[in-house]
Amino acid sequence: MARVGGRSTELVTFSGLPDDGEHVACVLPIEPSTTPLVRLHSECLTGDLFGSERCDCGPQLDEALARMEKEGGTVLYLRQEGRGIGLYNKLDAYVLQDQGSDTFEANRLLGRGTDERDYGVAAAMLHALGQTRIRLLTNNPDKAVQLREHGIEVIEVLPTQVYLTDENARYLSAKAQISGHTLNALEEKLS
Ligand SMILES: Nc1nc2c(ncn2[C@@H]2O[C@H](COP(=O)(O)OP(=O)(O)OP(=O)(O)O)[C@@H](O)[C@H]2O)c(=O)[nH]1
Ligand SMILES: [Zn+2]
Repeated sequence: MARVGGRSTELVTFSGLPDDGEHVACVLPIEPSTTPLVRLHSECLTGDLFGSERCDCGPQLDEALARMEKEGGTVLYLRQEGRGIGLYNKLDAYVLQDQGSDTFEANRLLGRGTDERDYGVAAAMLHALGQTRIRLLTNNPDKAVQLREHGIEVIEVLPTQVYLTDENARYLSAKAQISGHTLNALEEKLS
């Protein structure tokens, strides 16, 4: 059991997932005949737990859970730390970023992909939950593309808010410019 705001909720575990990861789903009941709102949240220990302002993960998770508390929905908490390269590599990438690299270049300098996440595992979780027609909360176009490739009908993509801090401005700009994240409000906030 877990608590999402004022609601208690069950955490769902899975066996036999394609990558054998210990991913979990937090499922809050929705009104019958509505389409579930789903958030794929990639683990970020530094942002989710320790409040790092280098990224926007913590506030995005809070936003998703607050929405689910009100209207129901599902958060898939995916153990894909550091866009799939792991925590220690992400911390090494931060050192390179402090020396001038952007968030994607830093991964390449470590000999890793810019984003190694495969959302096939998220699609498998949604199939197991019987949630194959969804509304998706994300700014990352790759998530909708990959889910659709794996048989999930994404009928709507809803953006999260933009959480700009002094520390994450370069990181957010790189996401908008290089990986095509829909951060339309970012330029307004930066100007
Ligand atoms: N390699 C690397 N990973 C990072 C960095 N900053 C955050 N992450 C990881 O990136 C993941 C979150 O990815 P984001 O690109 O911020 O967001 P997203 O999940 O792709 O897209 P949204 O759905 O719009 O939030 C988490 O696993 C974080 O640990 C970084 O500088 N380098
Ligand atoms: Zn983060």
